[in-house]
Amino acid sequence: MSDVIKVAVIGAAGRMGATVCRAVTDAPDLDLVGRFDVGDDLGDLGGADVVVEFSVPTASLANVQHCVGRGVNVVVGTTGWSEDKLSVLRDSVAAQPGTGVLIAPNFAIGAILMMSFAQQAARFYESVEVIELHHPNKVDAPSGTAARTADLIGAARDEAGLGPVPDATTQDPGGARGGREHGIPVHSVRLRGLVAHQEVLFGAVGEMLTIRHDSFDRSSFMPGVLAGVRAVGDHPGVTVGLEHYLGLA
Ligand SMILES: NC(=O)C1=CN([C@@H]2O[C@H](COP(=O)(O)OP(=O)(O)OC[C@H]3O[C@@H](n4cnc5c(N)ncnc54)[C@H](OP(=O)(O)O)[C@@H]3O)[C@@H](O)[C@H]2O)C=CC1
Ligand SMILES: O=C(O)C1=N[C@H](C(=O)O)C[C@H](O)C1
Repeated sequence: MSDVIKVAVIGAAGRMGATVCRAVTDAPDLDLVGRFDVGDDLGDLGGADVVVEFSVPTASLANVQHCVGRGVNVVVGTTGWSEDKLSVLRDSVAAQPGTGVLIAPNFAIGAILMMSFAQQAARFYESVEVIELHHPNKVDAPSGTAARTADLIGAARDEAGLGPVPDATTQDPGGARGGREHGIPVHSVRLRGLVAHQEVLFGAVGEMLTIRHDSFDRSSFMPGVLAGVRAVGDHPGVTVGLEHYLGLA
């Protein structure tokens, strides 16, 4: 029994939190020792070795800092991690050497590969747009995955010396051209029936490349979450992106 990892979940009553609780309960090497949601006293986190955090962007930093302050490793799926928030978190983690925090914009293996492929393709195409499509109960737009994808593409374009994407639009009173992340147009669709989907469209003269990923069910995120839980103790400090645990970055 000494190899069993004790896990607590914050945001346990939510769509992702409830799915994680089931996945942890079903895993023979993991023991679910705590379920916390809004209004609960996090206290000693039920004695957890690792906390999984899927709450809301406005609450995540404080929740993660509570864990880090107690030297407990954290696997974070909640979105909204701006550079400012990451910087605050890095300072907190530096004060607790040996503690690991993994922040993953998306735990689905196909989504991680999609971002990696898009990063690879970016330097070859003059045009690129990101379209993310999600269930209508999602509170944030664009998705964390879309923001991360656009950042990776934007950085690859900068490195390759590509200029802005070509776009002659001068009239767009309703915002039909979408938002911009790192200079990359990003469009957010919210539609009943969807879970989590994204297309990255690359265009060059006479050709187009489409990279698409679909999560049809939240079970698609669980292998990545559990891989994070098992590995976070071996990765002290703050890591952004599960790809760093999978040898993909
Ligand atoms: N990284 C990934 O692979 C994935 C990330 N996500 C992200 O995970 C987050 C959660 O998504 P989802 O499960 O769909 O959302 P839900 O709204 O279903 O779940 C969030 C839960 O957190 C609770 N909550 C609110 N405030 C707090 C707080 N201060 N402390 C603890 N719990 C709190 C909510 O309670 P209440 O409803 O009462 O406010 C709710 O039960 C989002 O940011 C989403 O984008 C989602 C899927 C995959
Ligand atoms: O809210 C969701 O559902 C999801 N959130 C994450 C995001 O914003 O990228 C990951 C996935 O897309 C599902």
